[in-house]
Amino acid sequence: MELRTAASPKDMKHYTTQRLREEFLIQDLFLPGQIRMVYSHVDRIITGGAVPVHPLKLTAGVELCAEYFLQRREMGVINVGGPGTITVDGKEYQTGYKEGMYIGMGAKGIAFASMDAEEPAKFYIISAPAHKTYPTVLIKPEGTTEEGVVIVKDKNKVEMGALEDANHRVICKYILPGQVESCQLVMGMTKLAPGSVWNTMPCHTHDRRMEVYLYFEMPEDAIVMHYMGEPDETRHIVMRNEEAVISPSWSIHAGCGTRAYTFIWGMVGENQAFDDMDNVEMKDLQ
Ligand SMILES: O=C[C@H](O)[C@@H](O)CC(=O)C(=O)O
Ligand SMILES: [Zn+2]
Repeated sequence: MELRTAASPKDMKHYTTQRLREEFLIQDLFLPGQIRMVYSHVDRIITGGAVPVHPLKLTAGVELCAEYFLQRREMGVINVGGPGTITVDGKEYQTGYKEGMYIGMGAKGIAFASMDAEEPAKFYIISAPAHKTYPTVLIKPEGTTEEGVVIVKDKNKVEMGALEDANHRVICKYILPGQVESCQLVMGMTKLAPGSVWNTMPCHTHDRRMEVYLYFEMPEDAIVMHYMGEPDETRHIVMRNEEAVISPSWSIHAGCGTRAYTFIWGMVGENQAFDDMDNVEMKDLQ
């Protein structure tokens, strides 16, 4: 598992492009036949990717010093690849594109598999420390409710922005209080409408939570200029398809693409109140 330390905004403003990318950008998350994990000291979030060409078992690794991965953790997973299965303590869950899971603390045996190795599943993983077990569920953006399956509620699909402002998008909240309970993880997906390229502008910070973005549904040659830093000391990171970026609490997190894209956001920290944001006024951005 790769380890990243926390960074100070006082240092960050002196970083070169290379250093900025080393600290915050996460590349090569989806390597065929591998589970790749990046552990950050920021709220001890783990960002990962699993691409099962053959079935893959999730293990704790030496870094966690735990008997199994979720001994003291919880995790959210969203499949951004072909259809696949997640097996949790012997129970198999089918996950199609953009379907996901919340897996509660204490689940011992977790394995990932693809329906078709030629078009493997790509499981995007966010995990955070946990102190209590909440129910493990399959999460679908659409469909019909059944035992162990949560369908995202209409009120958790929030349409925002306008094409005139190049930021028409739908924020689809998967894991949050009142829908899928967790200790601290809040997770979802935002899809931009064709022709809209800006996310999260006007932007915000949230001193109570950190956040990770994974950009996807981008053609090879498309980029997103991801903006980070304190509101009056912004920097950009050039990002490509299926790359993630860590935003410490002091940092804005917004992006502008060369065309529309989709991204998964995951937040952990002090509270789970989605709207608890420190909004930045446009006139204060520098
Ligand atoms: O704290 C919340 C997160 O930054 C995202 O949910 C914002 C987002 O998806 C958007 O505005 O498009
Ligand atoms: Zn945010």
